[in-house]
Amino acid sequence: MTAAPAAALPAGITELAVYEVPLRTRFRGIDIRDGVLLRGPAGWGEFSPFWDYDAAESRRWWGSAVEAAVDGWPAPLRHSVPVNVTVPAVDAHRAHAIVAASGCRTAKVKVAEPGQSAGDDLARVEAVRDALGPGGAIRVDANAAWDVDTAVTRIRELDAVAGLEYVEQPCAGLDELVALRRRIDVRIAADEVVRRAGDPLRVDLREACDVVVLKVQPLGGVRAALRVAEAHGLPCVVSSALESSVGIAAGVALAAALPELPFACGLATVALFTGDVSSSPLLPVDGALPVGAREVDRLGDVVASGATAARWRARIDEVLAA
Ligand SMILES: O=C(O)CCC(=O)c1ccccc1C(=O)O
Ligand SMILES: [Mg+2]
Repeated sequence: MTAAPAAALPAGITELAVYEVPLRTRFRGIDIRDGVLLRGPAGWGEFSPFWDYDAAESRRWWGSAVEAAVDGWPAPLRHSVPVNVTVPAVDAHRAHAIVAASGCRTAKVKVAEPGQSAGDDLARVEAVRDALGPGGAIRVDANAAWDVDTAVTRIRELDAVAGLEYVEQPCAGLDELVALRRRIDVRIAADEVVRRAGDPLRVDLREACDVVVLKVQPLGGVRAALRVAEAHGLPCVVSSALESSVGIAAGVALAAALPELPFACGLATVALFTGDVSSSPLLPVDGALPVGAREVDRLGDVVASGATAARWRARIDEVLAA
């Protein structure tokens, strides 16, 4: 990025770079992922709120990028973080191949995608079980797509064919999660209901879930996410917001700083990208990611178009003004 945004950047930020990279498969309606990297005294930070989020909702994402670049992160308590392979809503054959190639012992499978049937989800999850073998763990993410009755039916079917570790955000509302949780045996993980809340610290999760999904950017940084974990006192899983290795490194830093880490984290999503900003991308080896920042030495491979860079400049101005 050449021209500086109109509003003043935080002290210490010396460089902004915009990346743009095609995904291997459409994910969350996204075919090309883009975002901004900020460089400061502590290293690189990533600012990449989704385009359907407004300036107000993007403010916490900005705070996360500034924390990474200016302050850095709390000290790690572990050197590596176990991760799940993320399986987009692809057909069963591709799902099997993705899991088999990943080296991960845990898989997170997207289900309830618009345009797909319960049978498509069952076939995908069965193929994932086949690829993992009986010892692996399978979690599914419905991204709030089901009502309570549908969730009960679908979760029982999926659990019967493959065995589920948990189901992530099966329904949208807190009340729905409470009602659903009384009717199923599978654990529930809360994602959107926490990260999109006005105040994630004050969401009343009692009786609504068994696990909390923590995402660094939407929660406003590693320290803010640690406070969310502490406030709820539930087991946590750190997951990505589909970031480059710079953003993923922040997730790894959070996972490394949590007092307890009972589940694999959803941080292996650089595998969904066709390229990265680093020559040593944060891809899992033997189902784990190493703790520590990556070299940002391949910006040239994924440099954004002028139009995309201009769009991000305008967006930063909007967020700084909000
Ligand atoms: O958790 C994972 O395995 C990958 C991350 C992921 O699913 C995700 C990535 C971007 C936006 C939303 C989500 C989600 O968990 O719903
Ligand atoms: Mg989710």
